Amino acid sequence: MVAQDLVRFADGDRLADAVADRLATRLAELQSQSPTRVVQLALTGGRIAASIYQRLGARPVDWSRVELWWGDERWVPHADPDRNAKQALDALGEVEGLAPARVHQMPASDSGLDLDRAAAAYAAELADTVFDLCLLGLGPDGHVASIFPDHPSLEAARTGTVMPVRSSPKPPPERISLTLDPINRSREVWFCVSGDDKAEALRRVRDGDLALPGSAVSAAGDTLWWVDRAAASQLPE
Ligand SMILES: O=C1O[C@H](COP(=O)(O)O)[C@@H](O)[C@H](O)[C@H]1O
Repeated sequence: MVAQDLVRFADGDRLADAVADRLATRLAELQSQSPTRVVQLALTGGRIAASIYQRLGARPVDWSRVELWWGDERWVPHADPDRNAKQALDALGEVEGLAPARVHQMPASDSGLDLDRAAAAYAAELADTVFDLCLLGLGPDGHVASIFPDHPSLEAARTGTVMPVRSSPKPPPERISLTLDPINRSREVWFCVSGDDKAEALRRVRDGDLALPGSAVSAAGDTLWWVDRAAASQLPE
């Protein structure tokens, strides 16, 4: 059975603590399926995600059997503090056992590739990988990854696996994003949503408002929502 579940927390800190705990447990559960099981984990950018990663880095996780991917990336140089991969890896810290070859960052703007080739290169790297778990944030406008409402990225996200994004309404204007296909093929999607600026978007997505990209997301298995009280303020009790 496919579950749509929402769990509320008092605030972002409690949400980040709980999701880091739950994530560490889930990674271990999946790894326990076989001695060679490697978990495919897609990371999101965003503020609450960084708090979760910081806590996750301090939890006991067998990082030698985790493969990291990203849902989207800002088209900036590799050392730019705005880069989602840099924020995530800095927040995780020096975790033991995580092999560089298992860290699949999207190309950076100083990679030597242009934006189109960078997206195509990531699509080739991703190939037919299925994420065991895909973490997503939700923007105040209802965007997920770099799929934005009232923007060509929403239509473009209906084909292919990885796409270049231009004229993003949120800076920086150029980005790379997964499309809906690899997100929705994920065995589990976990939305992590914190803050009152997300309240309207969260209500509309939960109501199924198709104008918002978040409403187009539905995992092959469970789609779970981890939200704080401020983000949930427009949801029924
Ligand atoms: O720019 C982005 O923003 C969204 C939401 O971030 P938040 O700080 O408002 O939670 C994030 O999900 C996405 O990965 C990122 O590129």
